[in-house]
Amino acid sequence: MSQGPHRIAIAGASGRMGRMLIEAVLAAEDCVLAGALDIAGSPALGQDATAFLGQTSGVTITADLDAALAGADALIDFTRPAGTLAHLAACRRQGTALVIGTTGFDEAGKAAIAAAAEDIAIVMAPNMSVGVNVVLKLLQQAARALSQGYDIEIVEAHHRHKVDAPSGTALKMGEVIAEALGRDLKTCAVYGREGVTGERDPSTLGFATVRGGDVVGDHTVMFLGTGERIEISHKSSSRATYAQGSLRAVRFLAGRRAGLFDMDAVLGLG
Ligand SMILES: NC(=O)C1=CN([C@@H]2O[C@H](COP(=O)(O)OP(=O)(O)OC[C@H]3O[C@@H](n4cnc5c(N)ncnc54)[C@H](OP(=O)(O)O)[C@@H]3O)[C@@H](O)[C@H]2O)C=CC1
Ligand SMILES: O=C(O)C1=N[C@H](C(=O)O)C[C@H](O)C1
Repeated sequence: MSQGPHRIAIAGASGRMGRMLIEAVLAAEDCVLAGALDIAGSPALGQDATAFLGQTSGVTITADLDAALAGADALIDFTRPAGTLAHLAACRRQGTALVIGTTGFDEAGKAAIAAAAEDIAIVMAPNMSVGVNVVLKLLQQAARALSQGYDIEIVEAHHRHKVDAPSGTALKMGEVIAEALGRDLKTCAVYGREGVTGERDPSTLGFATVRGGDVVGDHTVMFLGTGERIEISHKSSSRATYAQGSLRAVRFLAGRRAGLFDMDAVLGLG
């Protein structure tokens, strides 16, 4: 493990993941909460970052990016694409490492992140949990072994507040499977079906999305053959696993000057 203390700023400090990350930083012996950001106009601005825990940390939630980053080695960002891209520019200016958990980027957003990684060290992953990243490896293997005669469908379910679909994790699963099969996800993905669709084209990869309640995050990939069906599932029951993965990413980035990394690199999954 890299030497601490890691001075960490949290973006989206009053969000579901922001709060989970603040709790994780406070609980980690080698981490210190160094800054807390939220969007301009947020009712959380001016509050102590740990007020939701009934504590006082001395770190005030601000919308001033440079002030929040001033004492930080790394920023952990689980917000929205527009927010992350603004934070990315500030991190690049200040030479601050960045862990990006936000999902829903378009191609231009991804290109901006790759360009910034020439100057600063970034870990970006749509899912920071160890379990999902291991599942991605299983999917690679399953897709290769079941490349003929099996239809592949990805089903995901999330809480009613989630704004992007399919989830970043489902899309990553699709990318991994498509690559293992030598296909291009851009041309083989089918996002939902309605009406008279015709018979299933075997070269497609289907996605289905469920939204509701407080589901933390469920993903199932089905390999549907004749006479059998294989299902590989991951179900999150707590956001703590995403927060712990993010802290592992911060430790991984310590001492790295630049580069874009994923959780494979952080977890040593090769
Ligand atoms: N990689 C992973 O492991 C995981 C990724 N995620 C992803 O993280 C992101 C956040 O999820 P979650 O915490 O549930 O979402 P929340 O809506 O609970 O939190 C988002 C936070 O970001 C703030 N915010 C919104 N827009 C902006 C902006 N333009 N600039 C700066 N801050 C902004 C929100 O402020 P306000 O509420 O005032 O709008 C809020 O504080 C999503 O993209 C989600 O898919 C989630 C879990 C795990
Ligand atoms: O918004 C969420 O909650 C989650 N988002 C990520 C995604 O889009 O894959 C990761 C996890 O599933 C929770």
